[in-house]
Amino acid sequence: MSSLEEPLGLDKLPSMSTIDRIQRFSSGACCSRVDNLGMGNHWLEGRSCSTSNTCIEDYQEYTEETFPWKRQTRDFSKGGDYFNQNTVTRGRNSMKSRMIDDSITDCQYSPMYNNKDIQDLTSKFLNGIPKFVKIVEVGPRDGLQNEKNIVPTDVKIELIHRLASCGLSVIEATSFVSPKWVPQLGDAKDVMQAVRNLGGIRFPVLTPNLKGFEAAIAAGAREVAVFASASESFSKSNINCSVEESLARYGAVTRAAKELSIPVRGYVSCVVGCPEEGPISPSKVAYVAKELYNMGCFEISLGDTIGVGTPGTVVPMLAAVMAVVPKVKLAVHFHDTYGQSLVNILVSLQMGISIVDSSVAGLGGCPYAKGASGNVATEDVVYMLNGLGVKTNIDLGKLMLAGDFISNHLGRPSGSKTAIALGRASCLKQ
Ligand SMILES: CC(C)(COP(=O)([O-])OP(=O)([O-])OC[C@H]1O[C@@H](n2cnc3c(N)ncnc32)[C@H](O)[C@@H]1OP(=O)([O-])[O-])[C@@H](O)C(=O)NCCC(=O)NCCSC(=O)C[C@@](C)(O)CC(=O)[O-]
Repeated sequence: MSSLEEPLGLDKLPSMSTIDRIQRFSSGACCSRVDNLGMGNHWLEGRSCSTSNTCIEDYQEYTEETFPWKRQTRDFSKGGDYFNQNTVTRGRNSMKSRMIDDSITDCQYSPMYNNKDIQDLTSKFLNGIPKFVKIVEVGPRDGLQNEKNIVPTDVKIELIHRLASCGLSVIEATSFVSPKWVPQLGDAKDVMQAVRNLGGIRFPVLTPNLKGFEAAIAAGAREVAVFASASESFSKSNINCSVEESLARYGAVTRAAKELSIPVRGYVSCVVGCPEEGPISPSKVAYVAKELYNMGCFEISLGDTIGVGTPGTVVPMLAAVMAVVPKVKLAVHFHDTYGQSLVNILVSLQMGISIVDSSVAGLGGCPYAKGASGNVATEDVVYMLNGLGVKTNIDLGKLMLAGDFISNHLGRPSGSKTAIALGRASCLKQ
């Protein structure tokens, strides 16, 4: 079913012309909160956060309100690997200072810049970035749903246990979808029952309809996710219904969830490109995101399902969505088909996004998205965030061991460049 070997044609790729569409979009139809569109000044001018959702204080307030059982902040000064100790424990400001100090030391070789110039430039590019980023690990679901050989249930459970020990606060465990459509996750009930009581961690599961929702709750799920698409064609091929039909189904799921006080996450797929339709208009993404938000989804994850986005298409898409959904409620979900994930994440952070989906060892892909490759690797995201001095509470060393574990099982090297570079990628000879 998977078509990883069929790359997209160049004619299907979205381009900067999308910006024209966002300009049309932002002055009209879907902008019920035009006041929130003003992301441009915020991230371009690099102002530090004050009342914005980029602040860790805002994140804490939000999570305390929504998830009172959330994981406590870890104390990294008491352990962890070299990279965590040298990036996370310093905190963002000291990291920034170190970078500035290093640059200043080098300044004698750069007479064109004085210290203030360097500080101004550093602030311009880094100040808009949040101090804390929540990572939503999607490897056990988005990763393993696309494996040709079905991964045994006990390996999935072991993977989730290992991921849980890394400090991740959210791990998407599985999907309660039709086993005829996605046989790789036909053991959803067993996986959910085995991990549901792991303390302090949220395990959302995908539910495409009420049948899936009821099965998930019966298996002990305490959080679910619904997944709509900005592309009509992808909606048909992925969940066998139109976008509007899917929204009606998800309305039923969110109503049922509300009665049980179950939080519902919402996905929008194909946010910049569709394997069948090509470029997707930001206004379509904004429409679906707002519908999901209005029906009660506490968070909306924006998925570049086939990984064709670049900053040239991601920025206008995010701008359109931020005009109708508060950015504190938005997550980004990138696949790395064209190697653009990290740069797309970076511009998303600069625009104030503070929730990133990723997959250990870069596992992933969607069985119904031709040309899609794995998700951005969690190890690579954590490495970049550590380098930026952004907190994640994730132990990179333990994460790489979890990546080794699943890569060894799958019999292939990790999809994480960080894991490979640090010499701890899966070693098939062991
Ligand atoms: C949505 C359906 C179920 C519609 O499938 P359908 O065939 O249209 O459903 P139906 O209502 O006609 O029912 C057909 C059969 O499926 C059963 N059924 C119906 N619902 C369920 C259920 N929940 N669990 C188990 N069984 C179910 C139902 O009981 C019936 O069984 P039968 O009578 O033939 O024995 C199907 O299309 C499906 O399961 N699709 C799964 C698609 C999927 O999982 N895709 C991958 C995830 S999306 C993704 O990866 C993108 C994302 C989220 O990561 C973001 C990004 O990357 O951008």
